[in-house]
Formats: sequence, structure tokens, C-alpha cells
Amino acid sequence: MTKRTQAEAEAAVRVLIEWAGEDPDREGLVETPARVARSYKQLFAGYAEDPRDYLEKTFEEVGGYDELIVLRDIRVVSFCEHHMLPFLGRAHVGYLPTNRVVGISKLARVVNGFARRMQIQEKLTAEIAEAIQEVLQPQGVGVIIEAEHSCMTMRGVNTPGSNLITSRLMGVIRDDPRTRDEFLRIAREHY
Ligand SMILES: Nc1nc2c(ncn2[C@@H]2O[C@H](COP(=O)(O)OP(=O)(O)OP(=O)(O)O)[C@@H](O)[C@H]2O)c(=O)[nH]1
Ligand SMILES: [Zn+2]
Repeated sequence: MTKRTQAEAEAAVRVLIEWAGEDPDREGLVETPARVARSYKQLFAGYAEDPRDYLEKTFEEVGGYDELIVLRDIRVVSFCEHHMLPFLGRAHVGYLPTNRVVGISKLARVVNGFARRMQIQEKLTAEIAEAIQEVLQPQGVGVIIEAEHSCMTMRGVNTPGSNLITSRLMGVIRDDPRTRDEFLRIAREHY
């Protein structure tokens, strides 16, 4: 993959501005290519990190805790790879630990690290679950994401208010009906 410079990104934005029918040299737009390029760096910051790294530090003194751990309503800001438009919503992430747990902020960091890339929601959901399964090796993992896609609400089919719900369940959260029901109930309690 070709590595591009900030200057090249700015030139590309300038082309898009012109293509949209605007004058990139008018006062309000002069700095826009630079702003957009900087903004893309932040919005796509996920390419500069491996979210698995957040899960390396764990705690084993859990007092025998062996029930589900669920972090609900993690804000998701991601981008559909078809239109590069945002999809916004919430993720619910749970796991059934084996003998160690992770700091809860790290679950949100993992979501954010994968979200700040271009992809479809199905892939985002799977990547989060698989990273947790791979690094923490819990008895089970569940990830549910509900999000509204700007490419559907702002353009195209124009259906504001419709949410895409995706889930990836692994291990006992997928295979043991009682654990699965408990996870889904906790994750959906507020729907
Ligand atoms: N499965 C899935 N589809 C997505 C996601 N984000 C956007 N899409 C869809 O990707 C599809 C791309 O379809 P295309 O026909 O190639 O593109 P398009 O002509 O812009 O399609 P419209 O959005 O229907 O106007 C659309 O149906 C989008 O709704 C996602 O996260 N998951
Ligand atoms: Zn889209």
C-alpha cells in the first residue's frame, strides 16, 4: 500500500471541493483541505494501533468472581467502507472470565481502536469479539452493536431512525443457552 503524505491528502481534498462545485481558494475554504486531512488522521486513528495491546494487562485477584462481565452502551463512531460516511451507535461487550479480568476501560478502548477504521459493521463486531477471545481467552465473549448508518439516513434510501444490529457470540455465550440468554438479557435490558 502506498504511504501518502499530508500534502497529498490535502491536494485530494482540494479536488473534491472543486468537484463538488466550490471554490477552494475562497476565504472560508482556504484552510479546509488541511483541516480535513488532520481530521481524517483522528477519525482513522485505529490504523495506527493494535487494539489487542490494550488487553495484555489483566488482574487475577478477583475474589473468585466467575460471572458475566458486561460493559454496556460504549459509544461507537465508525465509518462504512462503502461511502466513508460515519455510522454511530453503541456497543455492548461481555465476557465470562476464566481466571483473570481486564480493566473495563480497556474494553471501550478495544471498541474504539477497531471502530476508527473503514469497514462494515459486521466486521467491526467480529473483530472486537475475536480480539477479546484471542488475548483474554475467556470462557465466552459476546459483542452486540446497534448503529445508525449515515449512508442510509443522509442519502441513498433516506431512512433516518433505522438501526443495524449485529452480534458476534463465542464460546459459552454462544453455545450455552443459559449464559447466552443472560448476556442477551443484560445487553438488551434498556431497549
Ligand atoms: N452489510 C452492511 N452493509 C452496509 C454497511 N454499511 C453500509 N452498507 C451498505 O452497503 C451497500 C453498498 O451498496 P452499493 O449498491 O454498492 O452502493 P450504493 O449504490 O451507494 O447503495 P445505496 O446506499 O443503496 O444507494 C448499501 O446497501 C449500504 O446500505 C454495513 O456496515 N454492513
Ligand atoms: Zn455506507
